[in-house]
Amino acid sequence: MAAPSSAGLPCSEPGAAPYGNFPNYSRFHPPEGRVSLLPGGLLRRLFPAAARPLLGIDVGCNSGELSVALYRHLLGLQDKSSPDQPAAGKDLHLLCCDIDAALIERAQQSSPFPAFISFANLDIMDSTSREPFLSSYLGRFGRSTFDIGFCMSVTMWIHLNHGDSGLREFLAFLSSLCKYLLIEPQPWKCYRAAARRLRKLGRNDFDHFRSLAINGDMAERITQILTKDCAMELVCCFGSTSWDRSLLLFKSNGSNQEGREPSES
Ligand SMILES: C[S@@+](CC[C@H](N)C(=O)[O-])C[C@H]1O[C@@H](n2cnc3c(N)ncnc32)[C@H](O)[C@@H]1O
Repeated sequence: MAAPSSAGLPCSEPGAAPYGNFPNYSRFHPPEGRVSLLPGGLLRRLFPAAARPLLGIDVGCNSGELSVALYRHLLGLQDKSSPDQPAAGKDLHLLCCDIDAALIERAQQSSPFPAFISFANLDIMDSTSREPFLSSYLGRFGRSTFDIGFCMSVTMWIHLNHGDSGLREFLAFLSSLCKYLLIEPQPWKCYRAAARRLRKLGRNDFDHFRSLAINGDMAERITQILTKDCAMELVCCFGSTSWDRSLLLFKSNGSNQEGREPSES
């Protein structure tokens, strides 16, 4: 599960974070800008009579600020100053992973709910380490899939570093792993800005940037892939953040899901 901290590049410059592993990302894109778009009681609506713990995965969690904000928001734990713990009957376990070991270490050190939110250093594109790791986590709960996955501002970095086929593989993997998927794709203009930043630093372009055939309206392109190739349906768009990123919720129709709502087990 070894992952580069930032591929040997200093991280003070945004362009030097080749995976989007910016050390202070939440200062530039505060979690509130995303979580405030999600309706209160969302989990209850998606899982009306959950009789078992809900399991979530946050892919590309950075140093965990958004993961914790999502957790609080979804469980209605609004008051940041109170040392509140999740109430009984609102059982959500969140596995948060990131390719950058240093960011994960920071997240672990500041996790307010270590019994419920786990942080792990994992390259989600590395199938040899992700499969045993995820199976082992899910196995602790007697499960083989997550109820909900979060993929916030990550798709561009997967796409730039792994190309069109990598993005397709990533989306197919997530759709097989999660019943619901909340995804915040970066628009195409962010790709151009990321490539520009890299050039300004005198680095080579991202390997795949110039050859990406999946381009343009990225929210639309990702929706097409998920709905046409990955057996997911678009449930709703929760709107756009002030920095122009849509928050899209998908639901799996796939037979590889555990095939029952949490209330049934
Ligand atoms: C722009 S940040 C988004 C952070 C957080 N999700 C948010 O929206 O506030 C993208 C994150 O994805 C992580 N990332 C990129 N490629 C990854 C991979 N292959 N596996 C796991 N994490 C990855 C980066 O290290 C970075 O922390």
